[in-house]
Amino acid sequence: MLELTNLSHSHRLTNVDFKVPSGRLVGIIGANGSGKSTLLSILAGGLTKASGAAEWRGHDLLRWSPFEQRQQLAYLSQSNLFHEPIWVKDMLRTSQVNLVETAQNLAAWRNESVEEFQLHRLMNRPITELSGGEQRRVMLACINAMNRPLILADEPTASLDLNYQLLVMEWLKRLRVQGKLVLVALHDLALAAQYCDELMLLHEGKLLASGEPNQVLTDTNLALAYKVNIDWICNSNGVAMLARRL
Ligand SMILES: Nc1ncnc2c1ncn2[C@@H]1O[C@H](COP(=O)(O)OP(=O)(O)OP(=O)(O)O)[C@@H](O)[C@H]1O
Repeated sequence: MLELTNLSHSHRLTNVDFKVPSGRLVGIIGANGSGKSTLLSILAGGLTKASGAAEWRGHDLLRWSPFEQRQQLAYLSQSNLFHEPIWVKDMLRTSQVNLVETAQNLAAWRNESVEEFQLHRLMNRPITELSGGEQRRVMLACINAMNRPLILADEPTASLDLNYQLLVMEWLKRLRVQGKLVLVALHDLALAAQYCDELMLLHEGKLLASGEPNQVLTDTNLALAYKVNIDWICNSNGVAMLARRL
């Protein structure tokens, strides 16, 4: 169970209350600047001075040690910023540093990650010489190679083509079937509606609505949060949307 109580940070996030058990895929949605990255960054220990409480399986997320955090959580940040020409195969190994696991498990998770994100041809190349989407796939593979119970992913589908966007959403769905808790910030509301079990809709740093997608993606909420009106198109292949600015 992840439990957030009155979670706040300066002007960026205000009194967020939310509770969710493991084995769920939770989409964090909201307009630019609404607080999605701030929320994930606080939970990942990247932003100090948050107030309120955030508890995960008895761990205090606002105060846990880097080692404790390492064993529980894998965090994908919003941006790909690489300055050093590190080889992709070394990035995968580095992502697993300090995990208390057998060498056999770590190797198996690396191999599985290479398969999942189709990195075979990229393994012996420096990360700085890959395209934006290829870099994103490497970062996602690193998250997978850590195999932690709590996954925080900030816009994992950004810069990916359509095929890989779907691959990522299907991968996240599988992680939650394995019993992990996945929190994912998304801009694509059709993907959020189609894949997420629950949504948190942030507006100006506050939690405007949370619950199942059809409870959250109402005309009223979307008009307030995004200043748009959306027509939804749903069939057995998935969900699409036609948005119009108000
Ligand atoms: N380093 C920072 N220092 C101060 N304020 C910041 C900083 N980074 C972001 N903010 C502010 O915090 C608020 C929330 O930003 P945040 O990045 O969490 O939004 P977001 O929902 O992730 O937006 P986006 O969709 O554009 O990525 C915004 O008002 C933003 O201007």
